Amino acid sequence: MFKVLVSDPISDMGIQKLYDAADVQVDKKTGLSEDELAAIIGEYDALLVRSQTRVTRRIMEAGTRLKVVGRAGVGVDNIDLTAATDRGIVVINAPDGNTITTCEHTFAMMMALARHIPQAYAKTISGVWDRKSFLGVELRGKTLGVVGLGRIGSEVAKRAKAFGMNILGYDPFMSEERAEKLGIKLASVDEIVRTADFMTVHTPLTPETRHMIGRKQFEVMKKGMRIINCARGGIIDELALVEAIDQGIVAGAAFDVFEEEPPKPDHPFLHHPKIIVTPHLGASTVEAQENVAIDVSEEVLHVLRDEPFKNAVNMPPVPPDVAKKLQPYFGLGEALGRFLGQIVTGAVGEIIVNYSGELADVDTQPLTRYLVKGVLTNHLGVEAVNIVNAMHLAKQRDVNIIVQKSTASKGFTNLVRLTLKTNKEERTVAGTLLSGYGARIVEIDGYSIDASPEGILLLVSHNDRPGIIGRMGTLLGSNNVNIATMQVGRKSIGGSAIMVLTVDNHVPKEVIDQLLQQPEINSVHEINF
Ligand SMILES: NC(=O)c1ccc[n+]([C@@H]2O[C@H](COP(=O)([O-])OP(=O)(O)OC[C@H]3O[C@@H](n4cnc5c(N)ncnc54)[C@H](O)[C@@H]3O)[C@@H](O)[C@H]2O)c1
Ligand SMILES: O=C(O)CC[C@@H](O)C(=O)O
Repeated sequence: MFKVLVSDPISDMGIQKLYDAADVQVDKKTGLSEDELAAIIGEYDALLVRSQTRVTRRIMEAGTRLKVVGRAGVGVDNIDLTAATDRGIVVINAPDGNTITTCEHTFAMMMALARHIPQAYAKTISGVWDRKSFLGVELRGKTLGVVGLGRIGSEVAKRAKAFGMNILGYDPFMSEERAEKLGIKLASVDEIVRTADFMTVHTPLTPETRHMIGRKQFEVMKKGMRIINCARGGIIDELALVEAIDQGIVAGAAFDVFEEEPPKPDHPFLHHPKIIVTPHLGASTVEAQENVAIDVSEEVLHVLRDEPFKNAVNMPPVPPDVAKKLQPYFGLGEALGRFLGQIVTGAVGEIIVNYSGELADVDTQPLTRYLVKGVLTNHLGVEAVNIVNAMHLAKQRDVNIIVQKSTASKGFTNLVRLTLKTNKEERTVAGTLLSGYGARIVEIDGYSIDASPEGILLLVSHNDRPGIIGRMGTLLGSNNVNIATMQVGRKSIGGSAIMVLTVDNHVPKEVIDQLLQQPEINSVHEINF
């Protein structure tokens, strides 16, 4: 039974799938302090949050069973991603569910700003009928600068077109072609600042975007600009903005987000007649909250059940078509890694993976994670390594990972070859996925073999002499070790050879020592999958 903790207010309808799952128990405990959360998180496999719960390193470390943190929304600034990756915890978000809602809030803010709606409302309900102070401006014919043309920025641009606005846009990842389709003229931030009438930002908050609109930009800004921020506090320098308004450069601003949330009572935005604010309501609609909760619940279930998932923030995204092609190979990849990880001696310095056949044309990055996970598991333990932190752990240990592709696949339609270089030796294993048979090991250190990577294997390297196979059988049998299958590979008659046996039970150390005392046997390894 998986235990899921929901620690922020998240739509019950949205997480119905979790309530309905027979293998999941959901506990809802909101408003917990960090101490309270740290005290109970150890019981849970998954944590579901919105933006209130701060999922710090301390929480990650106390979450000894924690496999996944799900964020019902886009921004993950309340989650320590480095700590999550260090501990192999997948962080999932729901990037699509609140796009339209946030875009509509941006529009609501832009129109409220253009027509002074909040100020006029406040005055009217205070009993003052003031029709002179609130002369607004039309949107039609004005230029809107959109900085950040991702999901929300693009939707804002589409709607602004319908209002008859001209759109200038900036996003390092927006192609000319797509911009043209959306009716956006690409421009630099500097051009937008100098020429637009309205400006709205829709980027994440990163070291690059922090204060990307600051004093320098306000100095050259078109007089009368109106600015909207429904993305993240800090993209626009708050103090510099207040100065720019007071100097008459900026006509007004509408902010849903703040550098510090909630803002302190003396925050200048809360008292400025030309700044309108909402308390981070961008995603707050019934529809968006349900959407993000549905999306994140589904993904959390996938992670818990070891099924492929797509919205992990601390792992590169895998397009569904690639995931579908690669998924059958994940078991093979991990098994090859575990195989070599258990037989190499010395410190691993290099992991070389070669994909050939039909795998040569696929983006195999996700599969490489499984191979690396398999290699590291032997030394670091099953609990410590997973596909989220495998590459990170390898990098931390200065292990060089080299991925090669080739078309030659020794007659197999697909072949994965793994080589480990340590300070003492270099060893190789290759495997394939055979239709109807599943994963097979087809080569070990250059010897052709056919073994299934499951259960317990015994890998014996010996000299090819008459009687050796019989002696092996007798020795194992007399020690109650039952042999299920046996495969022998050799390069030449009478030369060195290997044996791969599948055995039904563990081979005690003293039996391995007895085997090693046989003059023709050079090494024996038990490999567990
Ligand atoms: N107010 C709210 O409640 C609310 C709700 C949802 C999302 N958000 C925030 O809105 C923002 C946008 O969300 P989204 O879903 O559109 O994200 P997105 O990832 O789809 O789009 C972000 C875009 O910003 C661009 N970008 C990154 N660095 C840039 C830079 N230096 N200059 C220009 N563009 C840059 C990226 O290329 C990307 O296209 C995020 O910060 C998100 O957290 C706020
Ligand atoms: O309301 C929320 O949960 C925050 C929404 C928004 O900032 C997000 O990042 O998705």
